[in-house]
Parts: sequence; structure tokens; C-alpha cells
Amino acid sequence: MGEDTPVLAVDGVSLRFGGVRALTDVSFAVRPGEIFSIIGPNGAGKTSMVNCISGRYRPTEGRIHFDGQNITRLGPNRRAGLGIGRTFQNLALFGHMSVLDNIMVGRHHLLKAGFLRGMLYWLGGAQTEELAHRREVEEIIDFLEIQPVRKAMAGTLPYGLRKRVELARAVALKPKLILLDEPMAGMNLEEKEDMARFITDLNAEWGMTVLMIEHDMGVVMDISHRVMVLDFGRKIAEGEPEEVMAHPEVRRAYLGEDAVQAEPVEA
Ligand SMILES: Nc1ncnc2c1ncn2[C@@H]1O[C@H](COP(=O)(O)OP(=O)(O)OP(=O)(O)O)[C@@H](O)[C@H]1O
Repeated sequence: MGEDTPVLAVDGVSLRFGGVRALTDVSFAVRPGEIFSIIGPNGAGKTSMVNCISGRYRPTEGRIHFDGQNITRLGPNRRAGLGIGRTFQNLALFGHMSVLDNIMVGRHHLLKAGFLRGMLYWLGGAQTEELAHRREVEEIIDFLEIQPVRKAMAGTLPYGLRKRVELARAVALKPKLILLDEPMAGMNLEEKEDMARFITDLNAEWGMTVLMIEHDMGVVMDISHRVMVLDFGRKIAEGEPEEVMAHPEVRRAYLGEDAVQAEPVEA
């Protein structure tokens, strides 16, 4: 596979719920090492698109390739196993479990040793594997700066920190592509700045390709390499942040038609 093969290629994806057209003929590709953001007004189809990629929804039409492989018909678990990780718009942590256990849960499918093998090789392979496993989890905990709360019950943490633990759990699966659904939602400015830094570091230092839905335009413009804009389920623009924001249809979708028309028009 060449370097130019996109990590993710979405081709002509449409999604209907009965009479509702959530997505209409959307195509785009995410390149290796990119932070790619999907923006758009409420109900534009952003979460629907992420759900089509993670396997939660099956597109009515179109194809999705991950790393060159057609994954359109695969279920969510197979896609996760291939290297697609995700976080959710609403928190999905086990509130009564410790931060450490919440993160370990994410990794269980990565352990090769099954029960029998574990019994046979307890003093050998499985134990070594378990140790390596723990070391990697500790590395993620250090990286996301959650050491001080590693033993705390996840449910007792402030919201911003819980979001970070959720990110840690997704990262623990070592995904090649991570889908972030509104990672900054409900955060204060400081929490947003921290989260933006973690996402850029994950991308730059750990080489993780990121596909993100985010409403906070400041963050999107700051950290995205490329942005796609959806409106009423259709793609209306795609490109680098500045060029997308200058696009007349994007301004119309965000600012309202009147605001755009009110601007002086050159003769
Ligand atoms: N499970 C569903 N059943 C029926 N309609 C749905 C379902 N999920 C989404 N829709 C509809 O599909 C359209 C796109 O919704 P979606 O949640 O993908 O938009 P969004 O851009 O993520 O919005 P928001 O920014 O508000 O989260 C909306 O009209 C929504 O009502």
C-alpha cells in the first residue's frame, strides 16, 4: 500500500431513516497523519457520518474503506479490531470503576493470551504480556496527565477530567484512526485548551490520525489540517480551515443568508 492511500475513504455515502435523509452522497478521504474535522449546524449529519464509519449505522448507499479495505459491511467490533477507535458525545465511562480499570477495559481484546494459555504460561508468556500491557496503560496515563486520579472512581471526577479518561480509554486500544465526537462539549476554556493540546500531541507524537466533530470553531480552526462542512446531510465544502471559512455557502450556513447578502458586493 502506497503512502498516499487514505486511512479512510468515504465514497458516495447516503443514510436515510425512513423519510429523513441524514446524509446524501457524501464523499471524502482522510490522509494518514491528519487531523480532519467535520463541522456543520445542528442536524447536519455529523454524528450520523461518524456512526457510519464506526459501524453503528450501515449506510443506505455508498462504500467506506479503511486502510484500503472495504469495511462497509463489517460490524463495529470488527472495525474496532482493525484500528478504528472512538469517543462518544455523551460520556460512556463506568462510574463505579477506577480510572485505571476504565482504561484497562478498553484493552482487553488486545491481550492475546486466553484463559487456557494463561494457565499454561502463567509464569512465562501471559505474565510478560500483562506487564507490557500495564506499562503501556501507565504510559497513556502519564501522557494524558491523569496520574493523580488513577485510583479515583471515574464517576467522582469533574467533567473535563472524565472526558480525558474517556479519551485515554479510546487511545488504549491503539487505534490507527480515532473518531472524536465533540471532545470539547461542555468544557470550560482551560479544559478545552488542555484537550486541544492532547489531541495535537496524540497526532504529532503518537502518529494517530484524528477525525473529529466539534462545534467550537476556534478549536477547529486552530488544530485541524483539513475541514469538511456538512449542511442538511450534504457536503458543502472541504479544505484547509481558512479556505473553508471563506466559502460563501459555509458563511451562509453559519451566519444566515442575510448576513452574507448584507456584505458590500463589488461591482
Ligand atoms: N436514529 C435516528 N433515527 C431517525 N433520525 C435520525 C437518527 N439519527 C439521526 N437522525 C436524523 O438525521 C439528521 C442528522 O442528525 P445527526 O445527529 O447526524 O446530526 P448532527 O450534525 O450530528 O447534529 P448535532 O450537531 O445536533 O449533534 C437529523 O435530521 C436527525 O434528526
